[in-house]
This record gives sequence, structure tokens and C-alpha cells, in this order.
Amino acid sequence: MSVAKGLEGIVALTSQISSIIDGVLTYRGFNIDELTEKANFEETAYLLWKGHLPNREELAQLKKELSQEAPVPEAVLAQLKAYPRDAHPMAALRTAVSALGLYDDNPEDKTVEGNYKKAVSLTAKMPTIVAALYRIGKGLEPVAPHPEYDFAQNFVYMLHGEEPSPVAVEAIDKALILHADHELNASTFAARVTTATLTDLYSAVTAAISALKGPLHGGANEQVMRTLEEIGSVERAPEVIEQRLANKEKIMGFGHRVYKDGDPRAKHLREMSRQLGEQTGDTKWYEMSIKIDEIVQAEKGLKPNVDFYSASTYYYLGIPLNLFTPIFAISRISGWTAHILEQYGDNRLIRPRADYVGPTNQKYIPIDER
Ligand SMILES: CC(=O)SCCNC(=O)CCNC(=O)[C@H](O)C(C)(C)COP(=O)(O)OP(=O)(O)OC[C@H]1O[C@@H](n2cnc3c(N)ncnc32)[C@H](O)[C@@H]1OP(=O)(O)O
Ligand SMILES: O=C([O-])CC(=O)C(=O)O
Repeated sequence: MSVAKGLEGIVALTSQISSIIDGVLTYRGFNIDELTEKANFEETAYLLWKGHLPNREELAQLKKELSQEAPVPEAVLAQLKAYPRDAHPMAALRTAVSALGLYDDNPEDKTVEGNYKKAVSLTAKMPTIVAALYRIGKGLEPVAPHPEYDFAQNFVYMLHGEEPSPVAVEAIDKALILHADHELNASTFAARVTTATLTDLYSAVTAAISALKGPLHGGANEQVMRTLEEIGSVERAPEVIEQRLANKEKIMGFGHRVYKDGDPRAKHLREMSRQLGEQTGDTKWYEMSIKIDEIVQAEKGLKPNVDFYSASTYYYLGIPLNLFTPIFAISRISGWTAHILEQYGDNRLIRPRADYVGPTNQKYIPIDER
């Protein structure tokens, strides 16, 4: 049996949701560069779920549903308050999404309409949960979702409990578009493998969040910011990064399984980081990121991935480090659920083989003789 470690290069299924061809990322055939410039997150999520951009009526309907579904059940809110204060928000989010399945009247409804409803409902609740976790962690009361606010606006509002700045809303909205889907990344694959057993949507999303949390995947954005903080100044960047590379340590936010010539999302986040650095009058984090980018490219030939410049972008927006990956999840749930719907629509159990390399012909030894 030949093994492709990490399933590198293996084409596991067909999909109509997103593509990475010659380094270009598209959602349903639309280049993400154009979507990032012209669309908003709600349109993007609709596009991923339904396969076409919404007209005015369809978008208004989706916004209405997202708004209606944004509040989380009181019982789940009470659970969030009972979680250990030092729990990581990604772990808490995973547990909360799993708990939400218990409060769905019909969690096993796997009709197309039923699953679409669940996808919208869960997507709507993600920002509410993440903002609530943040506020509870600070000893503050969660802020209820604003019925009139758009998705990104509502998230920023619920975090801080005040009218959000248009700059922050625009930046978050763009970041959400950029993170919404990415072909068969590890968390989406986890969602599809889980779905393929014909379990429920909550179970599949819980599996996806669990996979996204890891530092080789979505968890890298938080680690990037920790690296920037540890380095502390542009001047120290060469010494620290070169030392880490010499120690064969990975520099978080660099490298990618699919993109070898660069991640097309990184340039948007780099520009956002630059602009926010200028606007806040604190260009250090952006400059340090640029310096690290130069060194890692020169020394290792590795380019930044989506997680690298999102770190300084979120930092400039005053978002705490442990919410970086939850924000990724707030966006990626649109892609996960689109893939879950697609998987239910044309399902086959996903069950590859392992090449057994362990011992053979073992003989049972009675316990007293071992
Ligand atoms: C949203 C996302 O999930 S984007 C990815 C986010 N993850 C990160 O940023 C974590 C850092 N990056 C990595 O760990 C990897 O580049 C991954 C996981 C993204 C891709 O991994 P793979 O395709 O399996 O590449 P792999 O880990 O085998 O690396 C190949 C070689 O490049 C090196 N390398 C890869 N990434 C890095 C890095 N960030 N820093 C230093 N060296 C690296 C590896 O050490 C390895 O070197 P070797 O051949 O001398 O052993
Ligand atoms: O595709 C991947 O392997 C990881 C990634 O960039 C993403 O999930 O956005």
C-alpha cells in the first residue's frame, strides 16, 4: 500500500463550493479578491450555501433570519457563565455548539430545508456566543444581539456593548469574507467525515471547531500574535526568527499545504494591517510582521498564510488574542455548513485504509505470565 502522509495531494471528493486553482481562490466560481472588495459576509454565506449571489429580497430574508436566530437559549447562556473562567474560548465555543444541539427541537432533521435552517441558526449564534464568552471572562454581562444590526456590526457591538466604529465593522466584515471557505482544509474535512456517517449537523460542526482549534490550522493566528508580542520590536525580529529557524521551530502563519506561491488572502489582510496601523498611529506590529515575512521568505522560501497578517489586523482592532481563532470559526461555519449540506446531498461513508506496520502473529500471554 502506498501512503500519502497527511493525505497530501489526495483528491477525496468533488465539490462545487470553493476552488483553489493555480493559487486563485474562488467561492462558487467568484474570485475572493472581488468578493472581498464588493460583497459583505451575509452575501458570501448565502453564496456558499445556495450557489448564487442573493438578490435584494433573498438577502433581506437571510438578514432577517440571522437576526431572529442570533439570541442563544437562556440555558446555554447560563452554561457559558458556568464554564471555568480560564477555559480557552475555542474550547468553550466547541462545547457551546455541541450544547446547542440539545436545544434544537429536531436535531436529527436532515432534510435540505432542516439543515439549511440549522446552518443559518448556528451561524447567527456564533458571534453571540463568542462575544458573550469574552464579556463573561471579563466579569461583564453579555450584550444581547441588536435586532437591526448586520452580522459583522452586531459582533463588534456585542463585544464592546457600544456603537461599533465603521472602521472595525468593515475590517471584520472583510476578514469574515476571506475566512469563509477553503476547499478541503482540515476542519472542513472533519465536518464532512463526520457528516458522512449521517450524524447530525451539530456533531459535524463540533468536529470542525475541534479541528480548527489546533495551531497547525486556525489556531495559528493566535500563536502569530504571541510570537509578535514575544519579539516586541522590529529590531529584535531578525535575531529571534533566525534563532527559531536554526532550532527547526515552525514560524506560525507561514507555509501552506496547497499554496506554495503564496496565499491569495494574505495580501488583503496585510493591507488591512497596514491601514489600521496607520490609523491607530502604531505601525510597530505591521512593520514587525513585514520584517518577519521578509526573513522567513528569504531563509525558508515560505510565504505567509491567511493567519499571519490577520493577527496584527485583529490586534489593531483591540481584539484579545484568544478570540482570534473564534473569529475564524464565526466565519468558517458558513463554509462548513455549505460542505455539510453538500455532503448530505451526495453521501458516501468516508473510510480510507491504513497500511498496518505493527507487529504480527502475536500470541496471547496469560496475565500472570506477562
Ligand atoms: C488556516 C490555516 O490553516 S493556514 C495554516 C496555519 N498553520 C500555520 O501557520 C502553522 C505553521 N505552518 C505549518 O505548520 C505548515 O506549513 C502547514 C501545517 C501549514 C502545512 O504543512 P505541510 O504541508 O504538512 O508541510 P510540512 O509541515 O510537512 O512542512 C514542510 C517543510 O517546511 C517546513 N515548514 C513548514 N511550515 C513551516 C513554518 N511555518 N516555519 C518553519 N518551517 C516550516 C517544515 O519544517 C518542513 O521542513 P523539513 O522538510 O525540513 O522537515
Ligand atoms: O486549506 C488549508 O489547509 C488551511 C487554510 O488555509 C484554511 O482552512 O483556510
